[in-house]
This record gives sequence, C-alpha cells and structure tokens, in this order.
Amino acid sequence: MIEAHGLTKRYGTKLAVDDVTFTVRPGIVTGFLGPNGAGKSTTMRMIMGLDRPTAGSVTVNGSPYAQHARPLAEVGALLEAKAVHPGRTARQHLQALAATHGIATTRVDEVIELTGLSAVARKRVGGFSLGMGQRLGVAVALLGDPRTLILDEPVNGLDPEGVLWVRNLARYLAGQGRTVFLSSHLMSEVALTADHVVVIGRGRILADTTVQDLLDGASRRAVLVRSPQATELAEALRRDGAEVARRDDGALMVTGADAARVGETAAVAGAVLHELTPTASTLEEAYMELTADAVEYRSEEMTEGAPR
Ligand SMILES: Nc1ncnc2c1ncn2[C@@H]1O[C@H](COP(=O)(O)OP(=O)(O)OP(=O)(O)O)[C@@H](O)[C@H]1O
Repeated sequence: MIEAHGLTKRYGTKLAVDDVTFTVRPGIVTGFLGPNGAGKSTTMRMIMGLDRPTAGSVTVNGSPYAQHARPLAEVGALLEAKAVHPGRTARQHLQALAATHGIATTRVDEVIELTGLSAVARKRVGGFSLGMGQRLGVAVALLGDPRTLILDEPVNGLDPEGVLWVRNLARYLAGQGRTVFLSSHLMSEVALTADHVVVIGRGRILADTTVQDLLDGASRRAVLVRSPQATELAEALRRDGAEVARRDDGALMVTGADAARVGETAAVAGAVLHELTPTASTLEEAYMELTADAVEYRSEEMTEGAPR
C-alpha cells in the first residue's frame, strides 16, 4: 500500500508535483499515467525516499521508506537505469546486493529464474541488451521479496516480447496480493496492464479511477450523421437540445442525443439520412482529452525555451 498526502515537490520555481493525494492498493496493478514531465518520476523518487518532499508526505506499507528496518522487503523499485558495474555478471550483481542486505543466495536464484535471466546470469552486464538490463532491474526490485513494487516506465525500449513479459509479471505479482504501481506515458499500455489508474498532468492529479470509469467519464458518445438536408437537420437537433458540430466533410457530429433520437428528429424534420453511426471515443482519445492542457503547457514551455 502506498499513501500520498498533499505530496509536493518544488525545484526552484518549478512545481514538479503539486499537492497530490492518492492511495495505491494491494492486489491490483495501478497505472501511473501522464505526459512527459508530468511528475511521475519525481513522485516515485519521493516514495522511495530518494527525493525529499517540499510539503506533504508519502508512506509505503504504513511508514515512510526511510523508517523501514528492512526496506527491500517492503518495496522494490525499477527507476531510471541504475549504475551497474559493467564488468560484473548479473548473478554477481544480485549476489552483492543480497549480501549487503542480508538476503539469502537462494533468493538470487529465484529472481534470476522469475525474470528469465537464467541463460545470461553468468554474462557480464556490460554486454546486456536494453531488454536484459530491464529484466535485471526488475530482478533487483524483486530481490527482497517486497510487498510493494514500483516500476517507472518499465516497458520503455522493450521489444513486443519484453512488453508482454512486463505486463504478465505485473499482473502475476498483483495476483499474489502485492501492491504494483507502474508508470507509463502510454494509455494503451496502462489499459492493457492496470486495473486502476492515477492520471497526473502538470504535477496535479487529473483522475484517480478504474480504467473503465475513465473511459465512460471522459468519452462523450457522439452520433455521426450525413444528410443532404444537414443544415435543417442541425437546426432541428439543436432545438431538441442536442449539440451539433459540422465536420469539414459535411457530416454532423451530434452529442446529447442517441442514434434513435437523431433518427426520430430527422423523420419529423423531413430530413433524409444517408448515414447514422453511433461512435464512442477510444481510451486514447479520452486520455488526450484529459491531459490536453498539460501537454499544451509543456509544448509552450519548450517553445519558450527554444533558441530563436
Ligand atoms: N532535479 C530536477 N531539477 C529541476 N527540475 C526537475 C528535476 N527533476 C524533474 N524536474 C522537472 O519536474 C517536472 C516533472 O518531472 P518528472 O521527471 O517527474 O516527470 P515525468 O512525469 O516522470 O516525465 P518523464 O516521463 O519525462 O520522466 C519536469 O518539468 C522536470 O523538468
């Protein structure tokens, strides 16, 4: 369980994380979603005690990270690429970590097996592909058999097999009753992996809900209508209280009335229908809608900072 209360991080004048409050529960995968620069990594670093909050607090399994006697048994994290001695083998790297944290060597073998590293465990880490490095990072996170897992953009740079592996592993670990908190800037990825999602933009929480609710809440079902009497039909629909937008190709996008109601209004108005298609926005569209302001803000910021 992760509990953040009024968590805030300021870097100079930049408010990277702005008064966020959320709970990440055990037994499910929670996605942490937001555009680049939204504050995901900063939040995760504060959870892991690597960054000190400017205000507010965050606990893992009931206590701040630093107050746990055996932190590796509480929370394991895959944050941005960590320094690994390139001359060491994967096994040596894990063994060294296990030794300094009082973890049995048998656990090293278990995590090597669990992360599919058996074939390369005795190879030098310096020659590892990105995917293998990512697996080693996950092996490190799992070493202390932690109740809570934090994975920052774990599928970044992975091939499709690696992506599927991360997805299955996250779900497997949650199925064991662990807390799994996984960040991504891709809604499609979170939708496939997570049960619950916390959406962040410009350091603030934009949504804290199930994936399904996010879709239902953000999507406004629209009906696409084509008619040779589009102008008259649009007027009749508006009189009925619907909202009508005319697309460049002449089609009408109607919200606030379902297909049946649009058809009935058309009949009364004597408008011929050439097409009547209910549409639902995709999860990706719902996410874009939700984070539009946050993304705009980022691009403005980058334009301002760009050399002229
Ligand atoms: N050490 C730092 N000093 C100054 N500003 C920082 C620092 N770390 C992060 N920031 C700024 O804080 C904001 C949030 O950054 P953060 O890395 O947490 O975002 P993110 O959601 O993880 O995005 P990304 O996926 O791009 O890493 C950004 O505007 C970033 O530039």
